[in-house]
Amino acid sequence: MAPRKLAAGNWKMNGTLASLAEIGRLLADHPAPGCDVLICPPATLLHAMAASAQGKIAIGGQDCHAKTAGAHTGDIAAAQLRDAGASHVILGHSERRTDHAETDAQVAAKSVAAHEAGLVAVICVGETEAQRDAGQTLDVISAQLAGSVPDGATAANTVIAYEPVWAIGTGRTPTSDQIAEVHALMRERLSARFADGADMALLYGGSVKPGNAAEIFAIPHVNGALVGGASLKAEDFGPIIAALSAA
Ligand SMILES: O=C[C@H](O)COP(=O)(O)O
Repeated sequence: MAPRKLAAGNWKMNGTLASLAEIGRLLADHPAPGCDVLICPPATLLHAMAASAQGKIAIGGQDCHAKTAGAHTGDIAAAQLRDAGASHVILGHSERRTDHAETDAQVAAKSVAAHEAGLVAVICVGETEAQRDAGQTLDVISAQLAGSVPDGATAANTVIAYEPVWAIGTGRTPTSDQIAEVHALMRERLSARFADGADMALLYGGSVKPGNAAEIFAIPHVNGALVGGASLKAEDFGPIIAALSAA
């Protein structure tokens, strides 16, 4: 079974109820996309977006707590995301790893919680610019994969997103060869560790736009994208979905 293609949007801390009109536009323009489509809005919009998506676009959270319930003000449990209509959750995004000092072990624990709640964990890895400049990229990615992806990961419950920190929101992207090098490493590591690691979907994220999507989706082992800014508007995300469908 080949990895499923996934166009994933991360709305980060953007969007209000008025933004749900974008879902209607996406459904109108891409009624039967040739790939899975996922949008991860702020938690405030999960329930309403799930209703708007009519089961045609998957909905996800942007983080979850490792525990199932308790005194954790401001946090959300994986089962609560599922209760609100989510099927996926982004974990270990660099903005969480940096702003909230999340460790690989914490990302792995959250991933286990996500799996136990029946969610697909979209686990993010990526090097900083300093690490790339120091020639450490492959070591960093290997270590993050080993530490962040739990033993129970399968192709059905886990997606890996490679997001170079320096490419996020900057308009800069790695070369195709650089993306290919990291994705080949990830495929090799996952295939060595998991029985169905060859089927685990691997996404690229970081300044994916309508204008560069087709080139990125032609890179071996790139099965889709995790898109930030360009996922907020249907007029941008739609062409990215179309490029992935055609890839
Ligand atoms: O989760 C998405 C990534 O951080 C990419 O964001 P961007 O497409 O705005 O660069």
